[in-house]
Amino acid sequence: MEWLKEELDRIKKASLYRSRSLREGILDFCSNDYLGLRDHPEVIEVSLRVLKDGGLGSGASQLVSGYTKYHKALEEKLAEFKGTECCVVFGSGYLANLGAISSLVREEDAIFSDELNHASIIDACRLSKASVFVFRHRDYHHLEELLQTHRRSFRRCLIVSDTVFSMDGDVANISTLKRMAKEYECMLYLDEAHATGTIGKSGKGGLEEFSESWEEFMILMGTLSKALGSYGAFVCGSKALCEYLVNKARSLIFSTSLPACLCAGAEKSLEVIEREPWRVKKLKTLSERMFENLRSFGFDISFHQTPIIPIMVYDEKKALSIRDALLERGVFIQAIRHPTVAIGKARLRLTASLRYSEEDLELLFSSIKSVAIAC
Ligand SMILES: Cc1ncc(COP(=O)(O)O)c(C=O)c1O
Repeated sequence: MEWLKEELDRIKKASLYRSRSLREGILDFCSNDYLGLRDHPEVIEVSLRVLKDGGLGSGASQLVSGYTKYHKALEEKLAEFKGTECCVVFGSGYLANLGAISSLVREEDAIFSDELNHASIIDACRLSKASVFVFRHRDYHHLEELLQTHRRSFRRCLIVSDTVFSMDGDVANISTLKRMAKEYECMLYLDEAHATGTIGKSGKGGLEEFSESWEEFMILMGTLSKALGSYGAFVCGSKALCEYLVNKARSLIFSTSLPACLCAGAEKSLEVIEREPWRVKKLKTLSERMFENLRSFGFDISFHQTPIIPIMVYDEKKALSIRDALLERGVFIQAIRHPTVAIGKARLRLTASLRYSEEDLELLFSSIKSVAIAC
């Protein structure tokens, strides 16, 4: 097993080594808990109640005995929130993408995928055995060229894109994708992991942001683990789609169901988002404020009106040293490097969250300013 050490040495030399650390007492400025709902009193209260009632684990897969009234209620709420006919919950976003995509397309089919789609989509495309055509990031002329050249040679076709891209914070053009999917008779699969609860006037995601409505050929996947402050995921679409996934998605069939307390907590988060629309509005204002404050410090910061605000450093080693310099000041913003992003595109992935107090923000701004001066 000497090769393990050699491989690890190679990773270290390239400044790509990763380890998990406990960062107690340090302010986290890179989580996906955008709306600060993971410890909302009502979310905690309902989750605890269901935990005490039903126990910790769900005991079995959804198709055996792990499907409860809490799963059903959450699915109904999500379908209503996303404006679709139906919804199916999954154990995680990774499992949802793997199970849904690999059951929708097979060897005879084609997938057209944005080059910056999440790793779980890339893995799902491979698992499906479909032919995969990768289009340049948000370059829909390129997508159309690929569709014109290849669509006719395949049976089914799936266009897949993140709605909000997880490491860049930019947003796919949902109207264009929808039009192309329709024109070329494809299914449109949108990963709304970072769009749910963050974009659209009331946090409903990409369709609301682009004033579009759901149609039968559209599949909306999302996670419970980000703005909803829970854990797990969902796929929304037509009634037939849900029935199909329950019968064919292997990551649903052969995996233990999500614990009911997580479903109840996520459902409560949705209720809070709907009842208190100021949260989504405030997140937008905060994101803008953070960007405006930080842009003057000389870093290359991109901003796309979402809570993901990457501070571009490019060089892997430098990204690590900036992360560590911020850590010394009590501020944690993780350095994101290859293979999450391309080599030479390292960044600190700063996120906006309603968790931050005014003092937290002061510390963030002053720390970034002093680190910027020093480097
Ligand atoms: C765009 C996107 N899709 C899917 C996932 C996977 O979700 P989960 O963490 O629930 O497995 C993530 C991140 O975690 C993501 O950023």
